[in-house]
Amino acid sequence: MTLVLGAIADDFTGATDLANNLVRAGMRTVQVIGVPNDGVTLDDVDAVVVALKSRTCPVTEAVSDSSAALTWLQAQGARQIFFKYCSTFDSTDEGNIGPVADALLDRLGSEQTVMVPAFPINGRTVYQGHLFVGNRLLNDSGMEKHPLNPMTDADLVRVLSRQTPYPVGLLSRPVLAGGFEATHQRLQSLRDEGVRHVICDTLDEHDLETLAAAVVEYPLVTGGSGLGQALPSEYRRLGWLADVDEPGKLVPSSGAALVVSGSCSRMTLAQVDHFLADHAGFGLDPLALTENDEQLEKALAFARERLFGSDGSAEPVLLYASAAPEKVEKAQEQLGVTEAGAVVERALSWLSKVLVEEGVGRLVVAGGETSGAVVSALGIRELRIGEQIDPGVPWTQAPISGRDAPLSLALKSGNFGDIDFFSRAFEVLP
Ligand SMILES: Nc1ncnc2c1ncn2[C@@H]1O[C@H](COP(=O)(O)OP(=O)(O)OP(=O)(O)O)[C@@H](O)[C@H]1O
Ligand SMILES: O=C(O)[C@@H](O)C(=O)CO
Repeated sequence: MTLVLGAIADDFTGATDLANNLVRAGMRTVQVIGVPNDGVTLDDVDAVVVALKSRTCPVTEAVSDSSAALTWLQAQGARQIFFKYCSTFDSTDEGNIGPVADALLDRLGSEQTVMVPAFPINGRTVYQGHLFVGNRLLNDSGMEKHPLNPMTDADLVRVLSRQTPYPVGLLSRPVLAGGFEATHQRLQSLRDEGVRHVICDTLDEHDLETLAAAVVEYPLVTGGSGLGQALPSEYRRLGWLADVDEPGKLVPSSGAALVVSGSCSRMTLAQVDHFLADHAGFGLDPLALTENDEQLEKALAFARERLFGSDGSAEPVLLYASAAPEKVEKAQEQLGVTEAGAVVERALSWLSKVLVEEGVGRLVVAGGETSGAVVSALGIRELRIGEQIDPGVPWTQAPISGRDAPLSLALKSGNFGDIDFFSRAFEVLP
C-alpha cells in the first residue's frame, strides 16, 4: 500500500491531535517533527503528520515551511494532503491559514479546498459559518484573549476573507443535512462560481462523515482533527487503506513525572488551579525571567527536590507560566507580545531539557507553541502515538539520546482535556 495521507500541521499539539484521531480510526501513522532531512522509514505506514511551528510565525516563513513539507510528502507518494490548523481557527488578519492554504492549492494545481475546523467531541462546532466552543461563540469563549492570536470574530467566512484575495464561500448545515448528493452538488456549484475556499458547517460526527465522503478525492483538505477521524473509512471504501489491527501499544514508561505549562487558555488555567490544589507547582513570571536567572534557578531547585526526592518521596511537579489575561497583558505591554511568549518558551524548554537529562521520563506539556519549543529543545524528531488521555490528547513516545527507555510525552492543546487532566494523565500511562 502507498502512503495515503500526508498532513501538514501548524503546531505540535495539533499534529498529535490529528495523528491520534488517524490512529484511532485505524491508520498506521507516524508523526515527524519538521521536515525530515534523513531517512524516515515509511514501510507499513498509512499516514504521516509533519509537525511545524507555523501558526504564529511570519506569513512568508509559514508558507515556505509548509511548501517544504508538501514537497517532502509528495516525494513519499501521499495521495491526499491535509493542512491541519486549530479547531478554534487560530490565526490573525495576516494569516497564516489563508496564505498557506492558497500556496498549497497553487502547488497542487487544485481549484478548491474545504475548511473544516470542527471537532464536535471537544465542543467545536460550526453553524452558518460561525464557530462555537461549547455553547459560546468563538469571540466569547476566552479565545478573544489569546496571547498570540486573539480570536475576536466568530464568522469564519469573514475571518478567512481577510486572509486571502480569493472568494470564500459557505457550505451550510441545511445543505449538509441533505446528505452526500446535496453536499457534492453545492461544492461543485461553488467551484463553478470560482469559490476557492469553502467554510463548512459541522454539528456532529455524522456531518463529518458526509463531508469526508464529499472531499475524499480532493488533493487538499484543511481543518481540525475531526475531519481526520472521518476520512479513514472513506479511504477504506476506495480501497486505499487495508484493515489493520488497533494501533500499537507503547512500551512501559519510567522516570519522574513533570508537567510544564505555557498555555494561558481558559481550560489550562482551570487545570493548573486544580492540580495545584494537591500537588507541587512553581509559577514563572516573564518579567522576572528577563531580569536575571534567579527565578529560573529557583524553579529548577524546586523541581529537582520534589521530582527526584532522595528519600523516595518523589512526586509530580508543575512548572508553569500560565496566567490570567490581565497578567499576560502586563507582560506583553512591557516586553512586546512576541518577546513575552519567547521568554516563557525559552525558560520552560530549558527546564524540561535539564530535567529530562536528570531523570524525568514522563512529561506533559500544555500549549501548542510551548510544546513546539519543548520538543525542539529535546531534539525529538519522531513520535509514536499511544493511549488517549482525553479526546485529542494521546500519550506519545520518543527516543532521547542518553536515555535507555523512550521519553513518554503528552502534548496538550490549550483548551483540551478535563479539569483533572494533569494528574489523570499519569494514571492512564502504562
Ligand atoms: N505569563 C505569560 N505572559 C505572556 N505570555 C505568556 C505567559 N505565559 C505563557 N505565555 C505565552 O503564551 C503563549 C501560549 O501559547 P500556547 O500555544 O503554548 O498555548 P495555547 O494557545 O493555550 O495552546 P494551543 O495552541 O494548543 O491551543 C506561548 O507563547 C507562551 O510562551
Ligand atoms: O485543533 C485543535 O484544537 C488542536 O489540535 C490544536 O491545534 C491546538 O493547538
